[in-house]
Amino acid sequence: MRYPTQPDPAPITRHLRAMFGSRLLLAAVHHLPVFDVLSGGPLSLSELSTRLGLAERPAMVLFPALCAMDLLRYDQQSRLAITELGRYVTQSQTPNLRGYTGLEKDDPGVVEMAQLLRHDGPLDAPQGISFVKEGDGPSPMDDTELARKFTLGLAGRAQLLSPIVAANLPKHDGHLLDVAGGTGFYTYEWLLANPNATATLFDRPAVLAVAAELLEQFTSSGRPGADAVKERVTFQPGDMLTDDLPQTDLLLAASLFHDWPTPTCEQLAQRFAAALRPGGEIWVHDSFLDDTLDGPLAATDYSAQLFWATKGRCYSRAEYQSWFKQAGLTPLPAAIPTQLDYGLIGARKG
Ligand SMILES: C[S@@+](CC[C@H](N)C(=O)[O-])C[C@H]1O[C@@H](n2cnc3c(N)ncnc32)[C@H](O)[C@@H]1O
Repeated sequence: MRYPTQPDPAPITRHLRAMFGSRLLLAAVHHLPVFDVLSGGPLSLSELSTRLGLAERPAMVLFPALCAMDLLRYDQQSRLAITELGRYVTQSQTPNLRGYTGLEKDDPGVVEMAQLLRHDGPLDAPQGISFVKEGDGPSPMDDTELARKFTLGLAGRAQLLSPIVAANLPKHDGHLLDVAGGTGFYTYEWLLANPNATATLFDRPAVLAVAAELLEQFTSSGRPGADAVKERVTFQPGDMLTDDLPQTDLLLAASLFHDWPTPTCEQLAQRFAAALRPGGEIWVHDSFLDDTLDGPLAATDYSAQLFWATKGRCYSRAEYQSWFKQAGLTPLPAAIPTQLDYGLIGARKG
């Protein structure tokens, strides 16, 4: 079931994220240099990454994006090859567009993207990385002002998507654990749709302070049943990487895994599986790469944005399913689109 009444504002987020895709394109053509190396012939993803000095994460951001732009493709031996379109950014084709695209190659965003790709992230991040709290290092999510800025920055997106997510998550009289729940809107909307259920909103303390204000607004909105939501929510401050998580029937991971590198995602999948009661389900709300790792463009642009700002990227459904299987869960067949190029996938315990 989709929430039928609102148009999908995805064109806005697509244009927003296209900026990061443009930076990838220009970094690949003028700084790395992907097209010069591949002019010698197709290479496997690992050979190409080695030749360019790219770690796994930047490779898994850049190559799917260049495929989605139709500049690269996988050949029958699963090697990356330049497409007919891609020839227009090689030196050997005359005429080509290298001079023209090169007019933008010194743009600060392009230069920074090339550095981030080479180093798999910033060389140093004195305030920490947005949306990430890991270990004892500084995190903007533990700074009162920055946590407010980042959390409120996601509020409109969460307000827009949460009724659709709530309508598509299972109905239940039990408990929902919204890990790294941010504003809490996904929890509040799900509780409104499930009047006998309870929920825990788990996040950093400075984030939960903002979520509590938003809950006040939500419960006093005058919507039928909204005032009764408050007594059914528990705020639990903590670190999802290290602290015990409460046992739950449903666990929501909304825009969560995409902030983290693969080994951390595997570790989180294990921790979340352990928090599920028998028969319990984890639901991921996120934007997914195709399992063929060559698109879609909306997800590869978003992956570039996440690569720029966090420790993560977009992952394919197959990547999620492999983490969940390793954690003893059974992936559910449904993949439910919501809006803004997001969707829901789930896995069950037992
Ligand atoms: C991208 S936001 C997603 C928020 C919300 N789920 C949504 O979709 O709007 C990621 C959230 O993860 C939280 N977070 C990051 N590291 C965390 C940690 N170690 N423990 C708990 N929460 C953490 C951040 O504070 C932030 O609220």
